[in-house]
Amino acid sequence: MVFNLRWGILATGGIAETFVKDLLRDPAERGVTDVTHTVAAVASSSSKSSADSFVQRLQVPEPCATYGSYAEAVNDASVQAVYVASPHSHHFQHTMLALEAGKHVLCEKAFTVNAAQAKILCETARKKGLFLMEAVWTRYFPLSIEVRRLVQTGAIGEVLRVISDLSIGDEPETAWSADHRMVNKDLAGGALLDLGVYALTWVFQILYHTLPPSQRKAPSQITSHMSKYPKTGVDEEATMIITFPTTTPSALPNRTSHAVAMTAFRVSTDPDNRGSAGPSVQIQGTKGHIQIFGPAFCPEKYRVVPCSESGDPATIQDVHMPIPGGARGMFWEADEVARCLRDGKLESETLPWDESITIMEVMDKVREQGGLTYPESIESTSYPLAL
Ligand SMILES: NC(=O)C1=CN([C@@H]2O[C@H](COP(=O)(O)OP(=O)(O)OC[C@H]3O[C@@H](n4cnc5c(N)ncnc54)[C@H](OP(=O)(O)O)[C@@H]3O)[C@@H](O)[C@H]2O)C=CC1
Ligand SMILES: O=C1OC[C@@H](O)[C@H](O)[C@H]1O
Repeated sequence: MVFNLRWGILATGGIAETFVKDLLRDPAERGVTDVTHTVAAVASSSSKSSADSFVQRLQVPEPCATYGSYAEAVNDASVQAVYVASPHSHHFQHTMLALEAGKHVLCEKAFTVNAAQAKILCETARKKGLFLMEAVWTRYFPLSIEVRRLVQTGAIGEVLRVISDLSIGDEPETAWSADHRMVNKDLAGGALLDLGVYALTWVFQILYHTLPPSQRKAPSQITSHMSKYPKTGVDEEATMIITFPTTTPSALPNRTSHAVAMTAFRVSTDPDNRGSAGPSVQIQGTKGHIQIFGPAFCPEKYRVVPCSESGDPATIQDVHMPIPGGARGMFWEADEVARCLRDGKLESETLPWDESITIMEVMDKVREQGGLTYPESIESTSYPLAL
C-alpha cells in the first residue's frame, strides 16, 4: 500500500519553491515506491496572490488551496503536515502555530533561534502526539546514509577527528542588502545559523549519531572564534573546536574525539567550484579517512582513503552518488516524513529531537562566546508573539 502525504507549505520564498519542485517529482525517478506527496495548500504571509502565483508558476496540480495567511493553511483539514520555510527568526512561532492546530511539522534549519525554543517545540509535539523534524535534508541523502554505515561498520577504524567546512566566498556588502535574511539580525541571520549548522551536521552525524542512542553524549568542550559583519552585527565567520567525551563503545577510557567545524561568508570551501581545493568534510579514523566532496549541504561524492604502508593508490575509492534527475535532493527528507507518519512515529531516528536540541545548544554556546545576541522578540519563548 502506497502512503500519500498531503503537505501545507508555509511561505513562498526561495526554499519553499525548491522544496515543492522536488515534492512534485515522480518518486519512481529516485527508486521510491512506498510513499508519494501531494501539495494540498500553499500559504503566503504577504498575500493570497503570492500563494496563487507560486502555485501557477510551479504548476502544482489541482486541488491545491491558496491562502494569504499561515493560520488559514494550518487550519485546512486536508493538510496533514506543514513545511515551515520562513526565516530562522520565525521558525518557533510558525511551528507552534502549526502544532497548536494539530499539524505535523517539518521545519527548515536552523531549527530555531536558540535551544530553549527548540525544547519547547519538541515538548509541544510530544504532548500533542505530533511528528516534528528539523529539515536538515543532508542527513537523508543516500551518500550520508552510506558514510554513516561505513563509520559504524569500522571501515576507517575508530574515528577520532572530523574537520568540516561550509564557507561560501561571498562579500556580504555586495551579495546582500542589509535587510536580507542572510545578514539581518531581526531575521536571525548570520553564517552560523544559516551555514554553520551544516558543518555541525557532519560533526554530529559522525561523532554523535553513529553511536547507539544510549551512548550519545553532548560535547564536553566547545571553543570558538567568531567575526562580525560590521554593517549588521551578525556573524560572518565562526570557527569551532568541539570535543566529544568518547568515540566508539570500544574506545579506551578517557579517549575523546574532536571536531573542527567552520563557516564563513568571505572565504570559500571550494573557491573554483570544481573541488580543486579538496574535500569539504574529512572524517579521520585510525584505519583511514573518508573525504566528502561538494558543498556540505548536498555532497555528491565521497572518497575512502585507507591507511596503507605501501601507499598504493589503487586502494583509494571514489564513490559518486549524484542526485537523480537534476533535482535538488530535498525529496529524501520529505520521504522520511511520510514514512514516519505512516509508521506512527513522532520523530525521525535519523535526526531525533535530542540531537537537534544538542546542536542548538552548541550554537547557543558559540554565540555566547562570540557575543552574538538577537533581539529579545526573536529569542523569546513566548507564544503567540506577533513579530
Ligand atoms: N534546506 C536548504 O537547502 C535551504 C534552507 N533554507 C532555509 O529556509 C528558510 C527560508 O530561507 P529562504 O527561502 O532562502 O528565504 P526567502 O527570504 O527566500 O523566503 C522566506 C519567506 O518566508 C516568508 N516570511 C514570513 N515571515 C517573514 C518575514 N518576517 N520576513 C521575511 N520573510 C518572511 C516569506 O514568504 P511569504 O511572504 O510567502 O510568507 C518569504 O518569502 C531559512 O530557514 C533558511 O535557512 C534556505 C535555503 C536553502
Ligand atoms: O540551507 C542553505 O543551503 C544552501 C545555502 O545556499 C543557503 O544559504 C542555506 O540557507
